[in-house]
Amino acid sequence: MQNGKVKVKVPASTANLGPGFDTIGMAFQLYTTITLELAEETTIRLHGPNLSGIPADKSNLIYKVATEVFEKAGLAAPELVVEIASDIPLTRGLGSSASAIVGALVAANELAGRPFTKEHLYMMATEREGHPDNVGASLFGGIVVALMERENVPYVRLNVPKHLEAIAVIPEFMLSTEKSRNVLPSMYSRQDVVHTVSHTGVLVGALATGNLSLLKSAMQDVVHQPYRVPLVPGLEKILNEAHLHGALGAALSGAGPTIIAFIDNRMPVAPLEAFMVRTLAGHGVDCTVMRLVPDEAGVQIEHCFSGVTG
Ligand SMILES: Nc1ncnc2c1ncn2[C@@H]1O[C@H](COP(=O)(O)OP(=O)(O)O)[C@@H](O)[C@H]1O
Ligand SMILES: N[C@@H](CCOP(=O)(O)O)C(=O)O
Repeated sequence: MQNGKVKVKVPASTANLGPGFDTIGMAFQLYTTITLELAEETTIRLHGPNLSGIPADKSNLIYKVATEVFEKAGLAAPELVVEIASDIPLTRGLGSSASAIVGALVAANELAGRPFTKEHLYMMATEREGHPDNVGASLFGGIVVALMERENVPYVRLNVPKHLEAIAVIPEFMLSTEKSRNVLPSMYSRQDVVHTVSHTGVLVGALATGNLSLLKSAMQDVVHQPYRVPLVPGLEKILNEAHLHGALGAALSGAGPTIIAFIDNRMPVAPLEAFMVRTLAGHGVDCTVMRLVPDEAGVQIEHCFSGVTG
């Protein structure tokens, strides 16, 4: 017999930061909130404009992931009242699916009496998402650098350097991660491999030591952004010129279409925002601009009572 209710708040994330493809993620103070309550019959309620088109039946990703936690723990799949609200724009490269997966795993794990550790939940989230970057950031907050092994996801978590924030331009159109991964090659030259290893190494070092002047060089990428340029009008110009308008470095956020530019929060950002918006507008793309402040906490359990009983 089970009863209980759990509410979790999960941050958005940007993945890759240029060359750290499927490796580096960073969390932002933009959240999905999920409440799970054990019930007699499943009901899924979606709140706010960001969730339009998301199924409100048992095919919902959050419901499916939550029930998998119970099943993996050897418990019967429960009926649930699921409440979802989100400030994270959907299918835009800000990790909405990762936040949904992490939220469902953490909330269900609480309801089920915590059968799994946070590290185990990270493994489960990575399996579901297919890569560890966004889910790592949503789970642990800050910056997560991770690699995937068969039964483990070794990672390093870094605090975000002081004063580092981001400006995001979020195009009105959606671009699914699947579509944006399908344009990538399956083989790379040794030159591209060396470029990626060196840039990712320097990028992680720059973030770890707070040496933000290295970001512009270290964020140069040859693994995914060049192939995604045709999917995101204006991307190439922003990547090439954002530094001329005050950016520390710029990247496609995750699989896109959002583009982020890192800034020092003590500097004026209006010229950079205007440049990014103007560039997209020049390609006929309307966008929303957001100032993204890092989240250091990762997923938060806001309210919880009871769990498995009897
Ligand atoms: N809050 C949510 N509830 C249920 N499903 C969600 C939620 N957020 C995202 N998803 C699922 O994830 C998909 C978007 O994932 P993806 O293409 O990887 O883009 P993103 O960059 O936003 O993660 C949505 O189409 C939906 O199926
Ligand atoms: N490393 C992945 C990241 C996808 O992030 P999303 O926020 O677009 O889901 C990739 O670049 O494909």
